[in-house]
Amino acid sequence: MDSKEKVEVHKREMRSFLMARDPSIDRRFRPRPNKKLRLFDDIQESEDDSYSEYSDTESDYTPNAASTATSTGDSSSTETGPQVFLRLRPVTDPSKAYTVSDDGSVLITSCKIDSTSNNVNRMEKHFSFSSIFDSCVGQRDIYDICVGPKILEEECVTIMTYGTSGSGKTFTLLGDDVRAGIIPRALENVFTIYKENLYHAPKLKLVNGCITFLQDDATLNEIQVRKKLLQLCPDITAHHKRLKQVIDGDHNFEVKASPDTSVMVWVSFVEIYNELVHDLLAIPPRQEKLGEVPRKNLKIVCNKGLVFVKGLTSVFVKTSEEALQLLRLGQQRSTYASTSVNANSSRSHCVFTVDILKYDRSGMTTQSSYRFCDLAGSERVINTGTTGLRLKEAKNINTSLMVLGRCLDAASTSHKKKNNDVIPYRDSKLTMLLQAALLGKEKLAMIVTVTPVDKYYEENLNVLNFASIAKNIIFKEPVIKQHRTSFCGFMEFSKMEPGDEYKKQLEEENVSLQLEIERLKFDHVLQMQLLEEKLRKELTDTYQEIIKDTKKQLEEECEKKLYLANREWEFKLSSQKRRYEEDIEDLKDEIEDLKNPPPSDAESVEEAEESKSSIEILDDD
Ligand SMILES: Nc1ncnc2c1ncn2[C@@H]1O[C@H](COP(=O)(O)OP(=O)(O)OP(=O)(O)O)[C@@H](O)[C@H]1O
Repeated sequence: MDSKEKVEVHKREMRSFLMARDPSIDRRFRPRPNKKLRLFDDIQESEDDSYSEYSDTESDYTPNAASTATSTGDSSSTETGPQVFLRLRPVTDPSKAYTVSDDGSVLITSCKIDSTSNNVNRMEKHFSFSSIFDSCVGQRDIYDICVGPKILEEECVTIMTYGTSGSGKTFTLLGDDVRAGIIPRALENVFTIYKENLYHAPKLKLVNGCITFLQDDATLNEIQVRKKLLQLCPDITAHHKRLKQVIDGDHNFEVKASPDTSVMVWVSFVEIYNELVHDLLAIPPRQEKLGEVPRKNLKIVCNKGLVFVKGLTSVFVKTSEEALQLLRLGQQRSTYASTSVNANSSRSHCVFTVDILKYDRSGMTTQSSYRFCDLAGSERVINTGTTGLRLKEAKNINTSLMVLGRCLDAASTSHKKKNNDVIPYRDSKLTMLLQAALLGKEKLAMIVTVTPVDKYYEENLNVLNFASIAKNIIFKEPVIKQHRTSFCGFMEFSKMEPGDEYKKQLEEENVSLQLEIERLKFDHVLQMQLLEEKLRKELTDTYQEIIKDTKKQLEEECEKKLYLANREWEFKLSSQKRRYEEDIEDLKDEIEDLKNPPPSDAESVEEAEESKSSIEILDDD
């Protein structure tokens, strides 16, 4: 770019309310306010005559051919904004539209094909990066440059991969069986650094964003959660062994022994799918059915500047293998689908967090968090012919990425306004979750992945513009979260010598005994339940028998009573009948008497005389 072009750039850079700023222009070429006298500007510029026009503030850049990884080798003290790296994916037929500047920090795009929709896109553009990795650069160099120094700095940092679908975001973070990605390397690095200081029990935990000392029952609960989840994880012993060999061969991580510090490592894994927040490490209610994990929508809460996902499972891990196992478990549960661009495309944004909590004997607790964010790929739904559920997913992905872009754009100007309210991080779940990094409270590093083929030229331009905005952000100094604690529980905790093997053994024994008690309690309750069930059955059977007998007896008694009552009634009936018959007879006699009345008195004397004489006759005989 010659001086004439520079003038043009200045002209183009006039800010307007109607035209958005072209983010591909390096911020050094933008008009600066002249109000404040910048004492060292002149000196720097005069010292640095050989400095590339396209490179940015990272001065000790190693001029290098584009075929190797080029690093600024800078430290956080020289950079106040996010670090933005570019990774070009290996392809069989790379486009000629992309070239890397000689010093390896600027990507020059110029479209010689007719596929672009407007003239602006056909113009030559320059995008500067902290480092550019071309397709030959392997996972080791990417880790060493982008992540390794941050792990050593022990700060809170968000590392995100951004790019079009299929450009290698997930590959950069996770890698494959032999080419370990950033996360497995970071885990190995973390567990090597703190090897001597790892505390064996979960005594400190981040609860609602605050470091909290756990009481014994809470510790036991955490041990059980960890046990349950690790049982659900796939067995990766062989895979981990292989990866470890590769990583150990690639790096020489150093142990950082500090005798007065105890370190606890926790991991969590969250997914944002269609603007819903899911816990990828939730314990399923029925362990045997892994596929049926309820997908609760969790809330992102911001309390006094601390951002956390309410109810998210955080798991205490003792080794890198355990952390990797949990990562694999979460991956199995996250949403993938086959699209026209990528056979195994992430349909959601996933954030894997490693929290390192340190306790110093002086009573100081410190937190360093590494958030690895695998953003879903931006997609051109019109070109890819996406429909149905995939279309809904793609729209949500594109919307949240657009909000992320707006937040970065706002962040790039907010330092001038000293007002964080202008950053619209509340507009999407992703930006809400990453707000600490977007507001400059934590460090931010972005690895932009690009598939350098003609087909994706316009999509790549969008990605590069986005990266360019991020590159121009200037943040205040990052904050290390640490505070003194006044919990008396820490006093006991602090008495423990990390090197005191005997105490450690006793502690472990104590924990295992308490676990045994828990197990026995559980068995006891189970046995009591079985016994109760048995007793209930026996009682039911006995009572049913009794009821049956009583019923039979009552029926017999009833029959008997009925029979007797019948007999009585029959008897009563017949005696009544007899009485009535006698009455009838009497009445008949009476009627007869009435019909034939008895003779008068004279007649009756006569008759009596007659009967007397007849009797006398009889007597003579
Ligand atoms: N640098 C690389 N070297 C070798 N293979 C790569 C590289 N980058 C990507 N790939 C391969 O390309 C394919 C797609 O990569 P990956 O799944 O990481 O894409 P992505 O950007 O995460 O896509 P999406 O957004 O759709 O999930 C994978 O098979 C991966 O192995």
